[in-house]
Amino acid sequence: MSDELLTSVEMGEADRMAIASGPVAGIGLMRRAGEAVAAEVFNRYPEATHVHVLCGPGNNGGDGYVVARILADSGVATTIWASAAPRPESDAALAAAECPIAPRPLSGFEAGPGSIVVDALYGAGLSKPLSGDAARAADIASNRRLPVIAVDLPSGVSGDSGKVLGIAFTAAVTVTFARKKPGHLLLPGRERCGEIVLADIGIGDDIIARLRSRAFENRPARWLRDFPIPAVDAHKYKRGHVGVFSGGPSATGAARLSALAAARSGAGAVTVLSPGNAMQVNAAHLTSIMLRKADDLADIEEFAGERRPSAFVLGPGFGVGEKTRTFGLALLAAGQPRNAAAQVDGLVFDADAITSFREAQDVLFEAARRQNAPALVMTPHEGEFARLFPDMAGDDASSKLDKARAAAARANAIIVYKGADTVIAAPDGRAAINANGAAWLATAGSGDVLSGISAGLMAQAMPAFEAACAAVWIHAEAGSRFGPGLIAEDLPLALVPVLRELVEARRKVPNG
Ligand SMILES: NC(=O)C1=CN([C@@H]2O[C@H](COP(=O)(O)OP(=O)(O)OC[C@H]3O[C@@H](n4cnc5c(N)ncnc54)[C@H](O)[C@@H]3O)[C@@H](O)[C@H]2O)[C@@H](O)CC1
Ligand SMILES: Nc1ncnc2c1ncn2[C@@H]1O[C@H](COP(=O)(O)OP(=O)(O)O)[C@@H](O)[C@H]1O
Ligand SMILES: [K+]
Repeated sequence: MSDELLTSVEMGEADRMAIASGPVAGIGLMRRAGEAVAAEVFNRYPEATHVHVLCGPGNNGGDGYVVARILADSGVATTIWASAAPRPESDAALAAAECPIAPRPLSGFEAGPGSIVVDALYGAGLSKPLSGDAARAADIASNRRLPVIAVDLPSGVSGDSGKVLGIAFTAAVTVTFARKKPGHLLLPGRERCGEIVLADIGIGDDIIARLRSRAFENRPARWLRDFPIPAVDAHKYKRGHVGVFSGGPSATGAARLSALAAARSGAGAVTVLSPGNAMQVNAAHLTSIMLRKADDLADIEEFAGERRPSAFVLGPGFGVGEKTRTFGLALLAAGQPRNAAAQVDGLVFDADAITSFREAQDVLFEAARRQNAPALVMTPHEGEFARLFPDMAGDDASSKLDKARAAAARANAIIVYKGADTVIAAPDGRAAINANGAAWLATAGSGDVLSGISAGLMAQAMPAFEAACAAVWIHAEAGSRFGPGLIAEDLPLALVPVLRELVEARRKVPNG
């Protein structure tokens, strides 16, 4: 797997371990990095009239000198614009010494039509916003719409957080090394990277494994082994039973979307738990999904005792207030003696179930912490996240990845911090960044479908973190494949081809 995401510190560590453990010196890694970038220049811009390589003072600039040397050796018209000379005796100084082109000062940077830019100003070492000549160069590249190939990261983008520090380059292609960094996937960094090419520069998988990175890009390989396939002798209740709470008579649609998605995701049975006064409305719109009245805790207890549901969704369209808190806490107490819902594997709290605890966060977090509490997945969008974690939401210094992790640890829950760069985080520090979505998913009810998929997978005994990661990926994949015209009603059916491919892939997993 090459889906680990490395911080700048971890990447530096990988660099050191690779040099210490083998025949490759620092300059060797730099040469390979430069070669990989030059190959992209040749492949993608064979017609370029002129290549401008912008070199910074550190190793990112060092990679740039390697690129410039290779281009010049091949007869490409190449100019180097340097912001400062490399530190004496550094690898970058060696790379500059091997390059036959005399650098010109970055302050004079100019570029005509038909030329392209290789941005080797700052990569992992970016420590403050671009200023002066570097900022001016970024402006020129963007105003003249020059194609930019970024080395490691577009300069101005933080590799750790994806934040743009002031001004940044916008690349058509970014060539990064060994593994991606969080800033390649988190917004707005991801948008600045263009297409991302991952180049192997000889840092082995064994070295990456030693870093024990706990962040990765959300891709099926991470959770495919746990993806449920029904056993030959399955019956509907063996495939898991999901209960989805409905709101009142004028707010029932969200629960039905969620219920449909849970059913499509493979739960063998799904029941909409409806207030008595909304039974008629729900009944008129449900066919394979079952319906049951649930006005109070006694109703839930009776349902749980008789029908043994394995997962619940609470929140979509449910309403904000005391009743939501009471239901939520009762569900979380499901593993406790003498309580409500027998044994439940997983809970999904979304939308109103999150908002209802805005003034009572600790009560929720404590309930989730109790021994034997069912696994809890919470799926806040940005607004809901701020209601539950107001101090974290406003913290400009930390990234979305940091925030989701801190929130998961505090809440004792899997946090699915939604958006175009959804982050899924577990209390133990594991975290995944999702990048296969599309803005077509920004449509009312889309989040309800996500909750249903998560519950559907948990009901089939998929572990909560893996279930949440899978749900986010499947939802995003279905939505982006469907594309224009997508409304939430389309999503449950759009899951089908994605699920089919996953099942086929899962069957091929050895010893899976
Ligand atoms: N770590 C690795 O395994 C490898 C790293 N390589 C390259 O090395 C890069 C990292 O090198 P460095 O750690 O030298 O970092 P950079 O080259 O990104 O930055 C180095 C220097 O720039 C200064 N600086 C940062 N932001 C600035 C700003 N806005 N204005 C002015 N000065 C600023 C820093 O204080 C530091 O001295 C990677 O991005 C990659 O391109 C490659 O050579 C291949 C191997
Ligand atoms: N621009 C976007 N790109 C990709 N996915 C998006 C984008 N905007 C929203 N989404 C996804 O769509 C879903 C919207 O959920 P939510 O905000 O709860 O909407 P609703 O409450 O209307 O269902 C989330 O899964 C979110 O990650
Ligand atoms: K760069």
